Amino acid sequence: MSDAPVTEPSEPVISLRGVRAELGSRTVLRGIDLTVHRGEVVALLGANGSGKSTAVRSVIGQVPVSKGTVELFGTPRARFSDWKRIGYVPQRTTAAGGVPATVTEVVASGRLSRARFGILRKADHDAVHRALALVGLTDRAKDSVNALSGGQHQRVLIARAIAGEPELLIMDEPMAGVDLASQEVLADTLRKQVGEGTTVLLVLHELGPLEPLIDRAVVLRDGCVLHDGPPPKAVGQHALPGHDHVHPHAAPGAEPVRTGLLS
Ligand SMILES: Nc1ncnc2c1ncn2[C@@H]1O[C@H](COP(=O)(O)OP(=O)(O)OP(=O)(O)O)[C@@H](O)[C@H]1O
Repeated sequence: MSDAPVTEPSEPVISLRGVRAELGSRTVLRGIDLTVHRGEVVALLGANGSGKSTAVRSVIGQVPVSKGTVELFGTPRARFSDWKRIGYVPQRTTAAGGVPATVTEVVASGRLSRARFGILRKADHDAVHRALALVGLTDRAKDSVNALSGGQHQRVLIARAIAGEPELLIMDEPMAGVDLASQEVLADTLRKQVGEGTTVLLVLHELGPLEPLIDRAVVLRDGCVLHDGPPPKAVGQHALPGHDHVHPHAAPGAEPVRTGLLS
């Protein structure tokens, strides 16, 4: 008998089958399939309003699904409760939220799901320090989050998600509104996480500095899956007409960014 290990098919960490979702009277997801296997880095792409954020919010239970199934780590979402396995970075929120918290306090809040009785122990503090170092904010640890730039806020939110040592990281447009220096730090952070085996689902409007990390891209159009496979090649920075993307937080009247990702 051979001693070679039996290669199991990669376990799906996220599995959406025929998912439909409505927001108000509007049908936003029209029966989408999306599978993310353990260790994969999957980018969810698509024009403004195609349903990307709604799809990830349906994964984590923030949007109810009217038809189809959502499974996390092989468990139907309604029965899934092991949320410490998942780190979520929502779309462009501030870490401050009007509360005068320090960088360390915000990052430490990402560890609470792992802390017994809500009390942080040495292993928890170590994880917080590691996450801060990973995003290059060790020297800002004691500063108020109100004193940070937009890019630094985003780094804090990502450190908060990483502090919980999740097996699955879900990030909604992590690079939106982030300065170039922070983009490089975030790409590096993600590369290290992926190197440690973390599974990643990212909503992006362009691949940018994350492109080398992406294994697969799922492109949505009008609530349907248009493409599921290798990341589409951008034709330079600008490309094919008809697939413009204006970031929701762009200044009024801003020129659309042509991603060229949606041929
Ligand atoms: N609370 C809501 N009620 C009704 N419609 C909504 C609501 N939130 C979002 N929508 C609509 O649902 C559609 C999909 O929105 P969603 O945020 O999922 O798109 P997206 O692909 O993430 O877009 P973007 O790139 O602009 O963030 C959009 O047309 C949006 O206007």
